[in-house]
Order: sequence, then structure tokens, then C-alpha cells
Amino acid sequence: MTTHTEDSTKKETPSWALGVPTKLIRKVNVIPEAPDHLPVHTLTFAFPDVNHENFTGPAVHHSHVRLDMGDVVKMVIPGYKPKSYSISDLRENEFDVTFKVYPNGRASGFLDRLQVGDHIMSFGKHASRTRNPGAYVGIIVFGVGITEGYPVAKAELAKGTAKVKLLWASRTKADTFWREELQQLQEAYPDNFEMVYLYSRETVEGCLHGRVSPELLKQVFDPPIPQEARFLSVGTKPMMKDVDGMLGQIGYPMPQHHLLPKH
Ligand SMILES: Cc1cc2nc3c(=O)[nH]c(=O)nc-3n(C[C@H](O)[C@H](O)[C@H](O)COP(=O)(O)OP(=O)(O)OC[C@H]3O[C@@H](n4cnc5c(N)ncnc54)[C@H](O)[C@@H]3O)c2cc1C
Repeated sequence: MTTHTEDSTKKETPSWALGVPTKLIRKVNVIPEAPDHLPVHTLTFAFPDVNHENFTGPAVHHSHVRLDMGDVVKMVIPGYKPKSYSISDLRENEFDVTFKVYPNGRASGFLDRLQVGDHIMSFGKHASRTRNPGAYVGIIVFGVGITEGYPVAKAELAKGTAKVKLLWASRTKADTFWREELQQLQEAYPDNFEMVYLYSRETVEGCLHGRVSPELLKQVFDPPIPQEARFLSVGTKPMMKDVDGMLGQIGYPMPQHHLLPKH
């Protein structure tokens, strides 16, 4: 009998989307669960012991994922489908996925229940983007979107981009993480990197308060040469569409000013 939960039976999964066994080797809690916010964890997986040549179609080996280009890893959730996650860090033989656990979340709940030593099927996938370089890069991330925004910011600085400004919109300070790492990035690039925290539900000294709006974007991003400005937003599709519209309103039409436009 077919039930509404058996999504995978509706259409056959192509062989390239089945993924390869990927072992969880570490789990670190980043934001503990609390009544007013959802938990966030970082899972570290070992690179699967499979050659890149074994991946077909759009699937690639995890070591081929480009954090600077917004590529993703697809986690194949049993009985459901492959779900996208940014790789928050990539080391010689392992990679991290940092994720928020949503109430009744099918994918995030499954990831949350994985135990160290367990395997999940997964594969890497390019985001089909190009890089449109500019001297000034503004990155706008919402909540857990920092998992893509932070690696891209680091990569842009390493590539020599003159100014990278990262705006992180969250509800409260307790919804943020990696503050120490972001501080270290500021110290490593004092003239080139600037971090701006924006909270919608609390007022914190040294941080902005409110929501992302055209006025706020204009206040935060003030590139000396507007033609050189490039932007990237990371959040849900409606959020990113809204931000693109706001950037257009303040003189940066997209995708012309997109840092990583789709090709
Ligand atoms: C390119 C890309 C990269 C991504 N990278 C990451 C990442 O690095 N880390 C990460 O945690 N997630 C990331 N996501 C989101 C991820 O793919 C899942 O959508 C997310 O884990 C929720 O899936 P779920 O099956 O657990 O929730 P669902 O079963 O789909 O939903 C469960 C409940 O949570 C709510 N919910 C689901 N998603 C959101 C959301 N984004 N904001 C608010 N409420 C929500 C739903 O409305 C529902 O009530 C990425 C998505 C894309 C497209």
C-alpha cells in the first residue's frame, strides 16, 4: 500500500542520487536546545572511501565541493529525498555540516538522530554558479544561512577582495554561533572584513536592531565605488528574493550585482 510518506516511491531515484555511505565521526552541539531557540549541531563526516570517478550525473565527490561557490552536500534521507546542506568546513579528509533541528523536521530530525559511527548516504553537488568578482562584497545571511555565508566570506578574503561585509540577521544573540571564529576573522583582516549583527527580537550594544529593509541595507553597505559592489544573500527562497528586490531598490540590480549568479 502506498502512503503519503513514501515520497521515494513516487518516482524512481536516479542512480547518481543514491549517494555513497558516509560515516559520521563527530557531533558537536553548537547551540543547546532551549525554550526560546532551536538547537544547532555540527556533524563531521569522513570523506567516503570512493573515487570521484564513481560519481555520475551531477553528483561529485565531497572533496570536489567548492565552499567559495556555494556548493552543497546532499544528504539522502531514507524514505524521503536528498536534502541540501552547505558544507560549513572542509578539511583534508573530512567535512562538516552545521544544521538547525526543526520541530518534526524530516531531514534535520534524521541528521539529529545519527550516532557517531553511523553511515548516511550522501554526495556533493555543484551549485551551478559563476563568480562575478568585485572589490566590495556584501553578504546578507539569515539564521543558519551563516553556514554558507561564513565560508564564502573567508574565501573572498583569501582571494584578495578589498572589502567583505557580512550582515547576519537573527532573532536574538542566542540564535548566533561562531562568534569567536568571526571575531578572529575580523582580527586577521582588520581593514578588509567587517561583521554586522542584526537582531529582530532584542537590543544588544554594538549590534543593529530590526529587520532587513532597503534602508538598513543602504546604511550597512556603503561601497565607495558602487559599480564594484557584489552581493550574496543566504536564507529561504522568499527571503533571498526579497533581498534581491531591496538591493534593486537601492541601486544594485540583480543579478548584475550578484557575487555568485546562477549560470
Ligand atoms: C542550498 C541549501 C543549503 C542549505 N544548507 C543548510 C545548512 O547548512 N544547514 C541547515 O540547517 N539547513 C540548510 N538548508 C535547509 C535544509 O535543506 C532543510 O530544508 C532543513 O534542514 C529543514 O528540513 P527538514 O526536513 O528538517 O524540515 P521540514 O520537515 O521540511 O520542516 C519541518 C518544520 O520546520 C520548518 N522549517 C523548515 N525549514 C525551515 C527554515 N529554513 N526556516 C524556518 N522554518 C523551517 C517547516 O516550516 C516545518 O514546520 C539548506 C537548504 C538549501 C536549499
